[in-house]
Amino acid sequence: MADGSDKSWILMVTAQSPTNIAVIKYWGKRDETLILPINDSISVTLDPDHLCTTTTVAVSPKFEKDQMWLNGKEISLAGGRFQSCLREIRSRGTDYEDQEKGISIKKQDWEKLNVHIASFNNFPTAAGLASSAAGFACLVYSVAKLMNVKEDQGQLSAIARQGSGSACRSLYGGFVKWAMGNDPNGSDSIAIQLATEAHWDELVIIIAVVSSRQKETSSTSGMRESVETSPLLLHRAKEVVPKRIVQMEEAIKNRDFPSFAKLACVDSNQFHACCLDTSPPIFYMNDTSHKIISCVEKWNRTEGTPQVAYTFDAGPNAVLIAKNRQVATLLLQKLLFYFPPASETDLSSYLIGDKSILKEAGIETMKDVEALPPPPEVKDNIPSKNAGDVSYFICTRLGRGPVVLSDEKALLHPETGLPK
Ligand SMILES: Nc1ncnc2c1ncn2[C@@H]1O[C@H](COP(=O)(O)OP(=O)(O)OP(=O)(O)O)[C@@H](O)[C@H]1O
Ligand SMILES: C[C@@](O)(CCOP(=O)(O)OP(=O)(O)O)CC(=O)O
Repeated sequence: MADGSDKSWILMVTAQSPTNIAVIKYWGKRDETLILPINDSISVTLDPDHLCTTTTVAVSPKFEKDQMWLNGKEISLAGGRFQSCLREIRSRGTDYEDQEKGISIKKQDWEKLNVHIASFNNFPTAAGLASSAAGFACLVYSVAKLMNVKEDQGQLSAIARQGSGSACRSLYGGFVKWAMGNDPNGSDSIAIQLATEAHWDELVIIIAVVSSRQKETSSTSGMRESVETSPLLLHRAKEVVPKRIVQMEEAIKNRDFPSFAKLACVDSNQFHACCLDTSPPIFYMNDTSHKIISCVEKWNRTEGTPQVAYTFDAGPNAVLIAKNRQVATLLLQKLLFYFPPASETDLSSYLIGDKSILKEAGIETMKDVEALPPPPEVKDNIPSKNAGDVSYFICTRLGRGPVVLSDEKALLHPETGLPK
């Protein structure tokens, strides 16, 4: 394995991966173990400057077992999804040589070397912000770099898919399609980049993290129940999504915002309709989610053409995609009018990510929030304000795929291989 008898070396890689939000949803599997979907899906990758996972992976002959720490706490790697990803990557490792450090690892050695993994999400884990997507994409990407895997990004996406379906789409930046594929072993169920983030860089994304007390049904069990009981889901997968995928690809190619927004909104609504059509029904959105939908729908209707698209995953958080910066500032003003912060919240923690939008919207203090006029489209029927119903907003944009970071960013200590 290593030259000589020195077993003190540690080899490590640190990487960063983005999260993603689907605009044509994945909901339903045809194979639970391989994680093969019943339809294609399309997502946008979110800027890792605002939402990302950072993962450091290391191998050393002195590590006694595989170990992982998530946000500083040790977690078990025993689950089938972690095991599948590690097994698939290990079997694709290639020879590695660093003469300076005296490290020489042969292809077959990767199976014997234990790994240490430390990962950190710069946003809340398991809060409906797709931490599993960024997390498994980062795990697969960083272990693949460490083990000198030569496979292309598409093949890595098929491995990340086995950690969490939506994770395969986080292997690329910009606009990404997950092709469901036909092969029973899943080899063609991979992510494909449709366009880079630079292709349509006017889009601005505002996420409303909606306060929610109850624990929702996980995506994994929710979609299993929908496949078993919802006739609407089967109709959606067979008849509706294939056409929408073609239309969405066309809308992205032409930067056609009205088509993009209409498709994203109807698809999110149909996904939630499938959840309601499940027996027993699954409720992911709440009253606040519904209020946000009607705010956007009213505005879009008044303008005569969509200004903003909305989409909701398996939870109440709204992801709002504005057609440009100017529309995003107007959107923020409306959102802060309807959903001002609770009295004890300070404004600088109420909007995170790209905070410069606050200033552009003319909002610097709580007084500016209180002075916001009611949106013109509701002037005859002013709704009540809902302070505290939104926990906070995140302003972001489209972003890049995974990258390797320098060793200074490592989460594991270079000498001990333990979390810093
Ligand atoms: N950085 C990470 N590295 C590896 N696995 C992670 C990471 N972050 C999250 N996970 C895995 O994802 C699980 C959380 O996924 P879950 O689907 O419950 O929440 P979510 O992805 O944040 O929300 P949602 O899927 O509703 O958008 C964690 O329990 C863990 O197994
Ligand atoms: C509603 C969704 O976010 C569902 C995501 O489901 P997951 O990828 O979290 O499910 P598993 O494959 O079981 O891990 C829609 C989407 O991202 O396409």
